[in-house]
Amino acid sequence: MKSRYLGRDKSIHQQSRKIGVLLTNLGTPDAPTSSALRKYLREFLSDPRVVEIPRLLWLMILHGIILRVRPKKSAKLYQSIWTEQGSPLLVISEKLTKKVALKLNAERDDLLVDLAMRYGEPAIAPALDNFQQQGVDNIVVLPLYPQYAGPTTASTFDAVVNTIKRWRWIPSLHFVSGYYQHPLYIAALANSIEEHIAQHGKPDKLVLSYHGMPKYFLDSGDPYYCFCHQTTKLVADKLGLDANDYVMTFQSRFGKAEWLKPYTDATLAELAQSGDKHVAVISPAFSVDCLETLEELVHENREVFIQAGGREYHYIAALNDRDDHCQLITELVKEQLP
Ligand SMILES: C=CC1=C(C)c2cc3[nH]c(cc4nc(cc5[nH]c(cc1n2)c(C)c5CCC(=O)O)C(CCC(=O)O)=C4C)c(C)c3C=C
Ligand SMILES: [Fe+2]
Ligand SMILES: [Fe+2]
Repeated sequence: MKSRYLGRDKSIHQQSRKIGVLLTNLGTPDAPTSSALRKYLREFLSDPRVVEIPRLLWLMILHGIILRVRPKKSAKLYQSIWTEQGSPLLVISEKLTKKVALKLNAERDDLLVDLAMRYGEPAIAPALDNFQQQGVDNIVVLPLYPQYAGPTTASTFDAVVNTIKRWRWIPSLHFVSGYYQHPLYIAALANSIEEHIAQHGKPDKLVLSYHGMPKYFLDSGDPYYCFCHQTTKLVADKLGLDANDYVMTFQSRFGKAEWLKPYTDATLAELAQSGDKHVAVISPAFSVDCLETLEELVHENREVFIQAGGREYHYIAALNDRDDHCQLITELVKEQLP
């Protein structure tokens, strides 16, 4: 009889157990083309964690308008940041995962470390099923989002649970909900800002620009906005900044609803107009560089700032595969290990 639950051979029951460590990120299209973007955006924007508009109405808007217009526009943007190895989000996440795996495997020999994407490839389900087949009975899932948010972190949790609920033998599951206040995270951000200042001088304003979300998420109880404030305050304290040395903003608006404010582009224009001619922009919510930083922050917002009269605009790279970032991610995993 074919079982509805995925099992393993009983020879594995007595074996020494392994621990699976899965790092995850958002995901990215397979190619910078309209058709790849249509597939990716369909999966991403059909997730009820991402868009909470009543289902039927949203599916009509998504399929009737957005998936006809947006893929072509987004494909152009992706083309401007695509590398020979592929999408920066995936390529850099892979580099980070390799370095973290090396560090973890040097300390223990019972760990399997892998990377998966919430949308697109490499997907979460096959990575977890592979752990299951290899006899893993403990799983650590670490979504690479410092600030918990329903559309990102909770959506990852949904995908993990939807996979393992098909298994006959449910493992111990350790899910990292966020690390917006972790001392090693704050230190890594502060290090990268200090290194930037040593090279380019102190800006008139440091702009901490976080990925935004529609304001109704905050009004409905999502803590992301407050965690962004906490990260900002901890970084500012660590660097000894005064209130007028820095500003916190939200970027990447999408759709017609009101998003978290202040908006990054509008703020940059105001700064330039009110005399802050030199800015440095960092985006602490992105663990690795991606479309939203490499296109929006490196190019689009520079244009906004310079057009408004700004003179010097710098983007401070995401933590990517910096050593202090690898150390942080390794430590976050170790904190979960049995
Ligand atoms: C860092 C955390 C993120 C939050 C919070 C988040 C919320 C959120 N995003 C959208 C819509 C889009 N986001 C897109 C790209 C994108 N978003 C994140 C991260 C967060 N999103 C990343 C890392 C990326 C980059 C992916 C890459 O391939 O480089 C996009 C797609 C790009 C485009 O077509 O412009 C959309 C759309 C919503 C609606 C939302 C909150 C509800
Ligand atoms: Fe996003
Ligand atoms: Fe964007």
